[in-house]
Amino acid sequence: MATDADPALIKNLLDALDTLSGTHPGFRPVHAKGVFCTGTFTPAPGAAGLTRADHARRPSTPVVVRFSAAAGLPTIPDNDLRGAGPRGIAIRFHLADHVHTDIVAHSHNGFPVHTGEEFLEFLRAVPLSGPDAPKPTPLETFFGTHPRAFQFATAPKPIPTSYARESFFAVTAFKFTNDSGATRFGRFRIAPAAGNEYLSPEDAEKKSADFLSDELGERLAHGPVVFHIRVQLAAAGDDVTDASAVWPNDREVVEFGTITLTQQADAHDPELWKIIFDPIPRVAGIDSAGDPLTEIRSAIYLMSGRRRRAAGPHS
Ligand code: HEM
Repeated sequence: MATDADPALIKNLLDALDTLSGTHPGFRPVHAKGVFCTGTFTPAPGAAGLTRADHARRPSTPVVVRFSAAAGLPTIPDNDLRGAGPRGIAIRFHLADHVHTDIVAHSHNGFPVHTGEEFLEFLRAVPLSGPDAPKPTPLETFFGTHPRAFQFATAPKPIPTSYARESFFAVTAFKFTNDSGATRFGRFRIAPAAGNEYLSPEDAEKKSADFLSDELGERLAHGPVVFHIRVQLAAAGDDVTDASAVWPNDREVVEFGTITLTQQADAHDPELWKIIFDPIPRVAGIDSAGDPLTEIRSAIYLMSGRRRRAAGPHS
């Protein structure tokens, strides 16, 4: 896949993530711990009015979904209050043999920074800012000039009672084009049909290290798990190129469709294990809005994914 992303920046970002969590061959360097499910996507009646993308126009599309904890540590406990949030969701819509489009989102509405260079500065500041670092630490200095990063780092990231009770935000905006050529900018968000529900820190402490994946398996044994996929539409003047710029809550939100998950899947299944989710949709009707993180993320997920494949499946 051709990319405009700066190769040195991509490599430096991957190195910085490795420094933060150590290398764990065969695992993702962030969102290392995850669980896969399968199901179907059904578009909302208005989805085709937004985009001419195939999955918005056909009655249903098979999906693979991976839920994850944010950290690069494969054994991070699901009830860890610091490294497990924000939680992630990655959705792959299977459009045809070897043809797919993905949504990659996390459980916080927003991102700390606008550019890959700023993200690198942020990641490099973290290990230099431990309890013994002289004040102001590099991280404090960074937060001084990047208030959104401070907001991201300090925002509560409560632990959900279930992956089926968490909301997710794709934060990157895309340009949606319908069959008539009409365009709108918008951001995907994914809401649980069962509603949000979170644990108090005291209740979280009582949970087991893998309670989120265990709970999901038990829940799916009793019935499907449903999420609503929606698109928050930009209004005139909203910045569509900056994932750290959260749009006001009163922006119109339209229904895109529903995913109905029916089965937990084995992460060691060779077809699932080799999946590299792609932050660029690569489907006609949903295009980049010009956010610099889009290309950078796509390139680093590919580089990281190829490294993971080369290491072979983990045990
Ligand atoms: C410059 C910014 C970012 C960098 C450098 C970055 C880096 C990465 C990397 C290296 C991976 C592992 C890819 C793989 O090995 O397959 C990853 C996965 C992931 N990232 Fe990011 N990321 C960035 C921004 C974001 C944003 C804005 C979100 C949320 C919308 C996000 C959510 C996720 C999720 C959910 C996964 C796990 C995907 C999966 O299950 O395979 N990331 N990220």
